[in-house]
Amino acid sequence: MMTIKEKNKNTSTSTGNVVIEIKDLRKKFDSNHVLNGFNMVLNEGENLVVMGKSGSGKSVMVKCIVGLIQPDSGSIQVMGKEIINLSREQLDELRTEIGFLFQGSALYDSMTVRENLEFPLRRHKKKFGIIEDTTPLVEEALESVGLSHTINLMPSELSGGMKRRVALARTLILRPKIILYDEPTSGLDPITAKEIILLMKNIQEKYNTSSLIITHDVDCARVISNRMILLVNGINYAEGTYKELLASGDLQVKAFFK
Ligand SMILES: Nc1ncnc2c1ncn2[C@@H]1O[C@H](COP(=O)(O)OP(=O)(O)OP(=O)(O)O)[C@@H](O)[C@H]1O
Repeated sequence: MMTIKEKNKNTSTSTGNVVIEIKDLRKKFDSNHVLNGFNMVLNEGENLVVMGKSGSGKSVMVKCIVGLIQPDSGSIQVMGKEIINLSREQLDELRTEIGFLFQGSALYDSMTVRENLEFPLRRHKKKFGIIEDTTPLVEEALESVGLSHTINLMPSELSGGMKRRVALARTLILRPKIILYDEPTSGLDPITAKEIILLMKNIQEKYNTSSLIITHDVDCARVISNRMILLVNGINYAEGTYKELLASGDLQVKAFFK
């Protein structure tokens, strides 16, 4: 196998089902060309890490996937559906299959942990119907992140790492098939960051979710990724496993591991 996949080709290491496929994605803001033909495949059950320098367009790419930003051109298929063609209602329905853990995925400060977790269930009644007793779902989601005892606490009573885990539980309660993580360890101390990374790994194993993880954190990429894509100059510049990329002689690739 090549150390680095041929640049800017849509490639993947697994033969599993594809859950997200991005082809030739382009997006500019005035003269700022952010994405210049980005390609990506996320396979079922894999942890794909996308790394790129600050301002390289990682968040723009994720926002295009969930329909928050309209790309200029290209195709984004999520579980076989072309995002760009979906109506608002269809997009909302598809979003119940996608969990997000964004940098600012804050909890509602005025609600208890339980109420925070119940919120998405109420919002997506269509998927779940009216649930008489949400307790078992809330308890299971909290148990998955090791925080059963916090059910009646307020967010202000939790540490930063605990808040991040509750936010993850709130995502899990919708039983997403795909989880998008945008900088899941940012702002956390190294030990707490490690706990979150291991938790993400456990969750992937328990629920067989497919995860797209945007991170600057090389350690996070090493522990969690099955495969990585380096986003440089708006394209998928290099792809491979952590080990393959680490061994690369390409200067732009080496720069990520310094
Ligand atoms: N809504 C917007 N309007 C104009 N420019 C934008 C908008 N959103 C993003 N950009 C620009 O697109 C570029 C990429 O931004 P993006 O947030 O995707 O970077 P990033 O790779 O996620 O960076 P970081 O790692 O710092 O979060 C930046 O130059 C940013 O200023």
